[in-house]
Amino acid sequence: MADDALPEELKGRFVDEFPIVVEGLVNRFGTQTVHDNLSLEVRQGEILGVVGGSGTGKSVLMRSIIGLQRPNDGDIRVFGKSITEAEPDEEIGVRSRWGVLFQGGALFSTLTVGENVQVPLKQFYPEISKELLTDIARYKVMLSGLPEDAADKYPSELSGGMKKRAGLARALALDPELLFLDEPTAGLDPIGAARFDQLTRELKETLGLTVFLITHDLDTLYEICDRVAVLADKQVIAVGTIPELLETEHPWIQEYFNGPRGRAAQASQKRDKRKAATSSSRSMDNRPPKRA
Ligand SMILES: Nc1ncnc2c1ncn2[C@@H]1O[C@H](COP(=O)(O)OP(=O)(O)OP(=O)(O)O)[C@@H](O)[C@H]1O
Repeated sequence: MADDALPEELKGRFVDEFPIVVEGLVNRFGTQTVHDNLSLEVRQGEILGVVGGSGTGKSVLMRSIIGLQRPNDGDIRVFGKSITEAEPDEEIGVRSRWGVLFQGGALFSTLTVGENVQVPLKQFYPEISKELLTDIARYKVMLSGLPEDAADKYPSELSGGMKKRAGLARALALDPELLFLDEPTAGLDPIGAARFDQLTRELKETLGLTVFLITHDLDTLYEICDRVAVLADKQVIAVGTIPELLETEHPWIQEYFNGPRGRAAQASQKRDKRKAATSSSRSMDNRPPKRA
């Protein structure tokens, strides 16, 4: 629901509760319609997984929300500000409140990791001194789980997993409230992917982020997503927790979550939960007796 349609006293609350609101989105490329009347609300503080078959328009949706793709129709509001009405470069006070990790990291190859992280800082805060820029960039590099000396390396000197973390460091440069991640675990080995998931969850919790996460990775969905939005038939056909989605009868959803890979991810999550429960009950058993 657009904020404008709400009574005055509810507007602020709605914006606080749903930092991203997409209504009636239409995106076309020539004769191809990618989105047709697509709507979605992202809740404050959640990790929303966005899934759908290849070419269903997940990246186009993300690009529309961050103003890189001008939709043919519809309304997109971020923190209550209309992205669709704004000019691409217009200062509307929200662009510095989000960070984006594009597919593949999208780092500038001629800049070091530290310099890459400084790019958004220089853009939004040109007055910051060189020394402070260097310090902030190093802090963001470490926050993303990279060693401090990675700040001085060029993207070509990094592994695939390190590049993702460097892209994440740049996405975190401006202390964003919203984090957009486009297939962050694609191309990572399972251990690297699990570590990246863990990092995303920790950052979300410690920094209070709201995360819009496009993924094909079922383990990521099970492990860290609070809700999942499913794109199919040019729209968001369902949004909810995985158990809620499993109750819907849409064939794509059933095939996706109940296919062999979906069942494996489900089983692995159950195993992890059992392990966590066993180790926590063991650690309770090992507690020193309470003093009288
Ligand atoms: N700039 C563009 N010009 C023309 N067509 C485009 C453009 N950007 C995207 N498309 C088309 O829009 C459709 C959706 O693309 P998008 O990249 O959003 O898919 P996706 O769901 O993210 O796919 P994947 O899971 O494979 O990454 C595709 O058919 C794509 O070819």
